[in-house]
Amino acid sequence: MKTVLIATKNKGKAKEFESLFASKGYEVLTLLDIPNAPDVEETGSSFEENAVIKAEAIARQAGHFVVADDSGLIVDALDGRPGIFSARYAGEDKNDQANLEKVLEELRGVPEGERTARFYCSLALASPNQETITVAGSVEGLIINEPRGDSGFGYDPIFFVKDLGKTMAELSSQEKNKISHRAHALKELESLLDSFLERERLS
Ligand SMILES: O=c1nc[nH]c2c1ncn2[C@H]1C[C@H](O)[C@@H](COP(=O)(O)OP(=O)(O)OP(=O)(O)O)O1
Ligand SMILES: [Mg+2]
Repeated sequence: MKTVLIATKNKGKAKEFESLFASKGYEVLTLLDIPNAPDVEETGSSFEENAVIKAEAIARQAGHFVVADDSGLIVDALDGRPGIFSARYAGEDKNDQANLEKVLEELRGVPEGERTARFYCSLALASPNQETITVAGSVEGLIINEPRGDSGFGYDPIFFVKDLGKTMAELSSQEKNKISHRAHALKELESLLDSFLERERLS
């Protein structure tokens, strides 16, 4: 089986990548499988910059190609926050529950029509041997007033997908993996992955 290394320590992402890549015939390894994997500081000012920083740092260390994901929630009524600060919105300890409660608090009193938001995902594919590639995907939604559902991770319980009439956390993993920002980004990457890996083989 072919293996792809994903430069993430996020369990929710790891699970999604496992099933997204399984359908393409890849086994997934993440930094959760590697003892003492480094924490890469996200010093960029965009999702793209942070995905590239994570991918290139781990590719250099591993001496191997890797994929990194930088993603988050963009809320229009909050001028795009939490954005690239999504993971640490309520503090450095990266607490999903505290983060989503902070967003709900900041949106208190904002009418439904103005609660538009999107999830955004930038993926970077990097290797010590080649130029880094980035792709992106997004999915539109509305931030509801109360969390609903317990699948998924992060902000999923407050992110309502209009077409499906459910929050992301009320979708099965198969359903989420058809419509998510991560799935859309990975679809973009798919067409570039084969030629990247062919150049890898020749380098
Ligand atoms: O599908 C999603 N459903 C709900 N929430 C999501 C999703 N995708 C990203 N998010 C949120 C979680 C976290 O608050 C932030 C990602 O931050 P981000 O820096 O990319 O990831 P992270 O620090 O958790 O792990 P790592 O950097 O090791 O990949 O956006
Ligand atoms: Mg992070």
